[in-house]
Amino acid sequence: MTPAARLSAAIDLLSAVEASPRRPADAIANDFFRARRYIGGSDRRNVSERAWGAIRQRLRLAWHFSELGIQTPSARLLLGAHLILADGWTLDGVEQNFSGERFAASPLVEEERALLGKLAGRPLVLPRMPDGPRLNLPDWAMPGLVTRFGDKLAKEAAAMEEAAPLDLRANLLKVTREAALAALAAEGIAATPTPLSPWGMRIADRRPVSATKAFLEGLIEVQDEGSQLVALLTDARPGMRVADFCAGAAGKTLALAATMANKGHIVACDTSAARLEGAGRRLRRADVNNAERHLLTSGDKWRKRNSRKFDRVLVDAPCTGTGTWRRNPDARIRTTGRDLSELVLKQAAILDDASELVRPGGRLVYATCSLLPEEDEMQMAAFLERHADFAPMPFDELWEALLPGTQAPGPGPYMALSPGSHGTDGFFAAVLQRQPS
Ligand SMILES: C[S@@+](CC[C@H](N)C(=O)[O-])C[C@H]1O[C@@H](n2cnc3c(N)ncnc32)[C@H](O)[C@@H]1O
Repeated sequence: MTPAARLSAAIDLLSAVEASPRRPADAIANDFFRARRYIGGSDRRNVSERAWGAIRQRLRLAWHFSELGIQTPSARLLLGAHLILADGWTLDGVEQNFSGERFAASPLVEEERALLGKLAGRPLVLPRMPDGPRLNLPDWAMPGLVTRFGDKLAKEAAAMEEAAPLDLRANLLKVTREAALAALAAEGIAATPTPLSPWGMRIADRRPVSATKAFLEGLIEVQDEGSQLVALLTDARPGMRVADFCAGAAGKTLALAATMANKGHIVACDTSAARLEGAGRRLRRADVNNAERHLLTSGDKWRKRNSRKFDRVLVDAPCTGTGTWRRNPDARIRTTGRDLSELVLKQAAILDDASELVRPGGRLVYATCSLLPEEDEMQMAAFLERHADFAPMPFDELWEALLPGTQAPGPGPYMALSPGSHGTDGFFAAVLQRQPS
């Protein structure tokens, strides 16, 4: 493809993303390229990078256009503005590529030329920008993020803009971490142990691993270190009864089965049949044989039958995912303040349901990949108000027992990991104990 044709395809991809603001951009990109199989590997990478560049900077680009009186800029304008503001292109350079020739985007019309001309020579980030676009954070999340990070917000916001490394977990049911590192090295993949998780391995250059022998044989799983630490904190031991209440595709179930050495019983629950289906495949590949899957439905009697029967109940709740923005930059523009309010209510209802399963003296572990206190500490405070028979466990002691000699992440009784402070995705976890009867 010519450079102009690549740009034109990037505009088409960006248009598709703009047209479905609630759909994850990577799913849209997959469909886009599946329908255009004639776009080869390096063209595809180039087209993706151009479109993702504009998606990552969407909040800042919107601010520049709103200053010019444009509230809904087209994909052509967004991409042109990104070339000028982020990549330092001149207006002439943009015009040469919007040439109207075969496979190129049509020439700029007068209004487009005038708008892009006003942006030429400007930097992407200006001191007079309000905090939201300056830090590349949406307005609805600002109050929570300011509460969480205070004067460290700029540092955390910068970390959220960096590319995340690829973290793996060694499947201790099949292999030690050292042996998993050696298996990866034998396939030409250099990984290093993660700083905190005893099973974690990090690939700095994010080389994909899904086609490696180590992955196909179930020796490794892709899992952010923060997610591994949530599983570690659940402290599921051999012989226990454990419910992974929001198991999804079993990311944490797999790690729990490993800490339990495949002994005892895990019930991986979810309301999504499709996710539990994916969980089945992963459990088989990892040789997990102490886990069953349970689809939660309305009017389900399973919860009542299992009331107070579990030693550990993990609630890895649906959340805004603010802690994963470095991996999913489009989520900043896809999620809204209304989503946050709805999720807070949903999390409370899930916690009420799941807590019924905890036996006296057992533990309820609540986790999110959110950095917002509304979904984390405030959610816990409200739960503890409603359930006087639960109390937070002393977090520092718990941490020291699980990871002796390391610094517990989080000032209070809960784990609070963030990209800027811990190099992980943002994760929150609370370990609550039900009063022994
Ligand atoms: C953060 S994801 C779980 C990720 C998973 N634990 C992992 O580590 O891969 C949240 C999950 O909660 C599920 N969910 C949503 N509403 C639920 C409900 N009312 N009860 C149980 N699970 C629910 C979603 O389908 C989703 O799979």
